[in-house]
Amino acid sequence: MAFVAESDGRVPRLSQPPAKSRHLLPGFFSVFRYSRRALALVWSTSRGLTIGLAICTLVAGILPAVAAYLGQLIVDAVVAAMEQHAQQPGLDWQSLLWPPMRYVLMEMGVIALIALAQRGLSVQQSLLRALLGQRVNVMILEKAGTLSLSQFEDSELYDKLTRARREASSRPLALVNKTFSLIQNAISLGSFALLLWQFSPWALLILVIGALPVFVSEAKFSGDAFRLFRWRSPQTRMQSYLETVLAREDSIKEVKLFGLESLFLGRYRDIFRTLYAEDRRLTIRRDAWGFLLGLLGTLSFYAAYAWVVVDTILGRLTLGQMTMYLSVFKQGQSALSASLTAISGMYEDNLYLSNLYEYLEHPVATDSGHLTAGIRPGDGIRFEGVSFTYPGGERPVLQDIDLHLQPGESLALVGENGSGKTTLIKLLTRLYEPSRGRILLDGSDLLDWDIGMLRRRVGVIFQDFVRYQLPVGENLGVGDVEAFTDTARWERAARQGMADDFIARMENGYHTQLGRWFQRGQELSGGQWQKIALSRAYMREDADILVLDEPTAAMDAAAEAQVFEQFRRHAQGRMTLLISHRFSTVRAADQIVVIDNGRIIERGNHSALLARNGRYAQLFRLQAAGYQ
Ligand SMILES: Nc1ncnc2c1ncn2[C@@H]1O[C@H](COP(=O)(O)OP(=O)(O)OP(=O)(O)O)[C@@H](O)[C@H]1O
Repeated sequence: MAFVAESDGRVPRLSQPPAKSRHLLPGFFSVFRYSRRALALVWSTSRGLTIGLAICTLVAGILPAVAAYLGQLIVDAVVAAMEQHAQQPGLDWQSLLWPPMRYVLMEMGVIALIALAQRGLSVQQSLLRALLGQRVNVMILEKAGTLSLSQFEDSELYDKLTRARREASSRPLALVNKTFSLIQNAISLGSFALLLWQFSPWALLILVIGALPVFVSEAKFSGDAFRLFRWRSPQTRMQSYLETVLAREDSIKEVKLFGLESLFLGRYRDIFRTLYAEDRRLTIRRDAWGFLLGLLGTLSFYAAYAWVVVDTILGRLTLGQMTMYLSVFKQGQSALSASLTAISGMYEDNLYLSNLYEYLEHPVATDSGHLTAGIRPGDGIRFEGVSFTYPGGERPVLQDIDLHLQPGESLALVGENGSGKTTLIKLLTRLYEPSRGRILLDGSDLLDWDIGMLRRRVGVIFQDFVRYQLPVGENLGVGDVEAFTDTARWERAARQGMADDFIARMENGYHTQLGRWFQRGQELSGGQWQKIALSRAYMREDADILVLDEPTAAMDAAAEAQVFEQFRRHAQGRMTLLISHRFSTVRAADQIVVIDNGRIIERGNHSALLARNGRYAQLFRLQAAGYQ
């Protein structure tokens, strides 16, 4: 969706207003668009509870009309008993009282049943809420597991994922509840209509015609609101981003030091003001129309009311019938307004569900590769004429890359910031696929490899590794899920990654909780975290490709030297790929590749590159001079 920034770069402004709904009917039905799917979801979550809900809805819908009918019978029986008492004063109480009392008891039973049905509705709704929330959350997270990295980087899809998660536990059931409430009220209205039909079909027609406009207008405005919400999602996305920056522990340090609170809060308020202005316009129009058209309904209601009164005075209706019709009118009015409330709440639930289903149905690439071994085992890694452009990107980030790395060899990638080094690793680990050319492992294209097998062969630490809010041991264990709880493996990996010393000094050793999210969590320094990440890469003992992207940037000089000593020992018989800006570590690699602007401009070992006196030599001398 296109949106343009304001000239001062503040609030994103949308390029076009949403199209107004020109047809009333599609507007009306947009409110129900996802009700069927929500029902299907509820049905598959718990058939028993859905059937229970349907039964209670039916009972709670029909019984009010039965109660109104019994009201008529009570009044008529009372009037008859009064007449009988006047004519035969000696009649025994039992035969006088029983006919009306019978109906009173029946009405009591009906009212008790209505209360039971309503209680049943609320119990089943809360049980379903819990089940459905869990189900939808699991669906969302399972889908997230199938998305590719580039799909995660697609801001619209990511936005859908976040919104879907935020309200997963309430929205689907809310829509079902409102749908059921609408059905319940429709049943009530239908059964009232049956009673009214006996009075006069014309009276019924007047009431229906009187109520119709307000229904249609409510649904139309709901449709408009639906479109409005979808249209402005970039703005709400910016708002929730600002909320995150202002209220999250990992950004609050900078926010405070740079004094960003008022700047960001100002931007947050500006977005709100724009959104609020649109909301206010819509709400006022919606309620003004609702009031005016509602008057029409009230008018027809009182016209029918007056008609009933006149007919009773003229003796065409009994007192009991009058009582029944008046109570039917009253309850009919409240069923009508409950239906309107349900409709107006439904558009937001629809919005949520449309977002959820768009996310769940987003196409994902299926993996076709199935190789577990290459056609030339021991051939190592080859890049053949590989070029790559990020999805949506305009220019290639890597161009015509040719590389060959054999088992037992180490390769270092050197280049300025943004030259494409990390991207090359992302291609090697199949987080992305080359736009042109191919990457081979043991003679077979990476795309033909079984992705699980391929990833098991690679141990990797990225610059932006994850700091899991888990115990130390599990922070290492994630490096190899099959050894997730294997303490012997944790210890071995920690020794290789130089993390064993400080772990040993921790209160609970490998069971110490890390991070600040949970109680008694301990925060680590940047260098200590890096050692944890490095150890995590060493967890993959079977991996024969080890990739380290800036593994020591936060470490002190002594630790760095140790890390590389360890790295060299570990690398024997394996392929190692190292990205570093520190030439002291790069120089020991068998092959050094210099990348500039996505292209390889030099390659060779340290002494050959120095002798060549090109970019590598220049950068090396520059850094060496810094230490003199
Ligand atoms: N996910 C992405 N989507 C689009 N472009 C990206 C993405 N990641 C990186 N880029 C762009 O690709 C180019 C290469 O980035 P890359 O991270 O590979 O550089 P690098 O050589 O590893 O840099 P550094 O030394 O700073 O880590 C940069 O111009 C960057 O803007």
